[in-house]
Amino acid sequence: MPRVVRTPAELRAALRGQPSVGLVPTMGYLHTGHATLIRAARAENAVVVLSVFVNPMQFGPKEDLARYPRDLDRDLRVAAEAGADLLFVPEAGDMYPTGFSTRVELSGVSEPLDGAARPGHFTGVATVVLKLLNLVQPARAYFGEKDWQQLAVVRRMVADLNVPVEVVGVPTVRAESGLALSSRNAYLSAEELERATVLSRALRAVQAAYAGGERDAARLRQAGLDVLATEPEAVPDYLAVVDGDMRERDAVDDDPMNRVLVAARMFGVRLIDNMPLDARQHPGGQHPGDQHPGEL
Ligand SMILES: Nc1ncnc2c1ncn2[C@@H]1O[C@H](COP(=O)(O)OP(=O)(O)OP(=O)(O)O)[C@@H](O)[C@H]1O
Ligand SMILES: CC(C)(CO)[C@@H](O)C(=O)[O-]
Ligand code: BAL
Repeated sequence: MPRVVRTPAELRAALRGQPSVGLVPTMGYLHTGHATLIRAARAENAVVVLSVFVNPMQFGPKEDLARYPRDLDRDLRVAAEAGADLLFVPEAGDMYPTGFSTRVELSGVSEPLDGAARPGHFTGVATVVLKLLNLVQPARAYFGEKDWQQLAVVRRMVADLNVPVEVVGVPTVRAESGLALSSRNAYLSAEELERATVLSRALRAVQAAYAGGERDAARLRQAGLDVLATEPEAVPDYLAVVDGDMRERDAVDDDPMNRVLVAARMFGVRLIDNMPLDARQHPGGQHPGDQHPGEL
């Protein structure tokens, strides 16, 4: 079993002198998506650290912080099987002690989409990710493409602040139904999970329109919205076609960084997903220089 450390001081002591560390930041309740990130880190680093921290700073006052699923025993089993060496499981008071006053706030990539729908969310993400990077000082840090805008925010912060880490994006792991794996799927019943496949079906409809030659962003978007409209339980927050900087344009070009992103509320749960416009790309799309599990 991986060792569990609880405080920043214990973590630093455990990692002293380790030359090649891979960090996988998570909020726990691990699934195969997380295991894929851990395995990618295992293949490239001498030591793999998994953080499990439901970060209060990235939740809005009306969001699901209190009911977010937590199960450390299950997390330990998944982490062990995937090859993590160390689990960092801090308390909120260890990460944000009395007097904590710093915020890492990005403009640009963090503003639209989830940034607009969840005010303050990416400030919370950037702040905790920078703290984790400073605590662990990893050579590489692994993030899922399922949270595509988050990945863009982390890349921007790391570049802007000269953080000495390689950010590795890992393609989205999906259920056979097409549904992106997500800890929040645990809130849904089997029937609701089946109906939540409307998100990936909407994204595929946009890909199909793009493959058919459509380059008008509004018409591409409409192809996805038409599919979402077939599911009365899906209340979209957004469905957007964006470039690598999360900007919507009137007409799209063939840049492989172009993506379609969706967020919708279904059955009281907020779900997100995204795909590259060009379905012939790697299933999850890729950033130049990224490593993918299948290629390691
Ligand atoms: N299906 C997936 N495929 C690949 N990576 C994933 C997948 N789901 C989550 N991740 C990645 O795992 C990391 C930790 O994510 P997190 O713990 O929030 O899990 P989650 O399933 O995204 O949870 P939530 O339901 O809160 O969105 C993030 O980098 C995230 O992008
Ligand atoms: C990156 C992260 C662990 C920061 O709390 C979280 O946003 C997540 O799990 O994607
Ligand atoms: N996976 C992103 C974390 C969040 O929704 O807060």
